[in-house]
Amino acid sequence: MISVKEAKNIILKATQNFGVEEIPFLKSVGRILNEDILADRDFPPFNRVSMDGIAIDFEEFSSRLRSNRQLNFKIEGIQGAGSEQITLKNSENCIEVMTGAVLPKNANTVIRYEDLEIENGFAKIIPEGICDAQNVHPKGKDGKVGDLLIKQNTKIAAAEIGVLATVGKSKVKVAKQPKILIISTGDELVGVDEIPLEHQIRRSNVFTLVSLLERLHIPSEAAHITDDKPILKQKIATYLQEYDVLLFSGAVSKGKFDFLPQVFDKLGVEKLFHKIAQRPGKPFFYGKTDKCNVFGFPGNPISTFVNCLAYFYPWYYKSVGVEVEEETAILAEDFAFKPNLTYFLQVKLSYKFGHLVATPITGNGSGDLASLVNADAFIQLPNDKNEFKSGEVFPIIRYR
Ligand SMILES: Nc1nc2c(c(=O)[nH]1)N[C@H]1C(S)=C(S)[C@@H](COP(=O)(O)OP(=O)(O)OC[C@H]3O[C@@H](n4cnc5c(N)ncnc54)[C@H](O)[C@@H]3O)O[C@H]1N2
Ligand code: MOO
Ligand SMILES: [Mg+2]
Repeated sequence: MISVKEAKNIILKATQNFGVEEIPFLKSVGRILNEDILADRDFPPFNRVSMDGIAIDFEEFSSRLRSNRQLNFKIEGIQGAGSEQITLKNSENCIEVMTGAVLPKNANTVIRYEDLEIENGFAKIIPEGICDAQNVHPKGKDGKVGDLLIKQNTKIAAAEIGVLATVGKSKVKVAKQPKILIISTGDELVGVDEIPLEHQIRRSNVFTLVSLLERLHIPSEAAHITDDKPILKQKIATYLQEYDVLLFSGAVSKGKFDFLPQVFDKLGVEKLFHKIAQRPGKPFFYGKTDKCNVFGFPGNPISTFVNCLAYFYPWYYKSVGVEVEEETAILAEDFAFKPNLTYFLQVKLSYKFGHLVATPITGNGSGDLASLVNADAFIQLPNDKNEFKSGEVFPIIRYR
């Protein structure tokens, strides 16, 4: 049996690049960018008027102010957003300008309508607090053409979509997603729409796995195989050829019908480990062939759930080039756990005085899938201690 740390190292060494694809930018939310996004022009691309009002030559305004002359400026024209730049022909005049317009040539300062009185084609400036170059957002102030706006390997979200649109990237290169099949095993499992007999239960792990993959924007397919060795062998042989990743739930422990480890062995899946010193999720199997990565999650629902988060997620993120920072939280209550195993304890997260705090949620072991609903995360308690004190800080894995 290996430690959680060793298991994670093995998994992170076995990551795989699935290549790159180009997709419409609006379909890219949640995907991992596979190119740098550069500014295709200056930001803003022209001296942008940032208030509705008039544009003037500040020099003219301040010389009139100094010599106590009237501050009436004849309106020469109008410059709206989206029209070509016009020119202030006479510096004694002004041009009406709208937010988003190009600042007219020969003008350098914008006075808001609120600071004007307009009458008979003249704008009279109320002189309080007017400064040179005010209300102009200068060309290139936010970024220059060629500047790096979004780094490769960024996870695309709404903020990135706006930038992609602005620079005209209607198609964007992203890391290709692995092709994944989720397989449940077990004679006791029936479909969601079926009424289980006394000795049966409905399949649930496949659907939690589908949803955990959806969080990563990975589409997946699902299959079910009964505890029948020849059928398992025949079907898995095909799946190993067709998919990049197989996520199994169940049939990896010590039971008479836990056939998967033997079947994997027969089919040439190289075992990288089987069993981790942790609870829940101890009998986890991980192996691979040249083409396919095989995650054999233990069947108890919380075991499948936590192992997907603790091992498949980091494997995926590393495979597509994303660095994920470890998150920690403060344990809110004393907690004791005797076995010499890393314990993934379910916790409810909250903030206390600005610090993230984790309150233990006690369920009834790894079969108690309903208890997942009452928690937000797992806190990872190390195996080198039995007593964990309120106020101590440990890594967490969130699922909300
Ligand atoms: N003698 C031992 N028995 C067990 C050990 C052990 O070390 N020695 N380990 C226990 C631990 S820990 C776990 S976890 C389970 C793992 O079992 P398997 O991976 O072999 O899974 P199954 O036997 O197929 O099922 C276990 C449990 O989970 C339910 N299950 C399975 N698949 C689904 C699904 N898709 N949806 C909902 N529920 C599912 C299944 O009905 C069983 O109740 O083994 C312990 N035993
Ligand atoms: O690892 Mo098992 O998940 O403790 O029930
Ligand atoms: Mg079993």
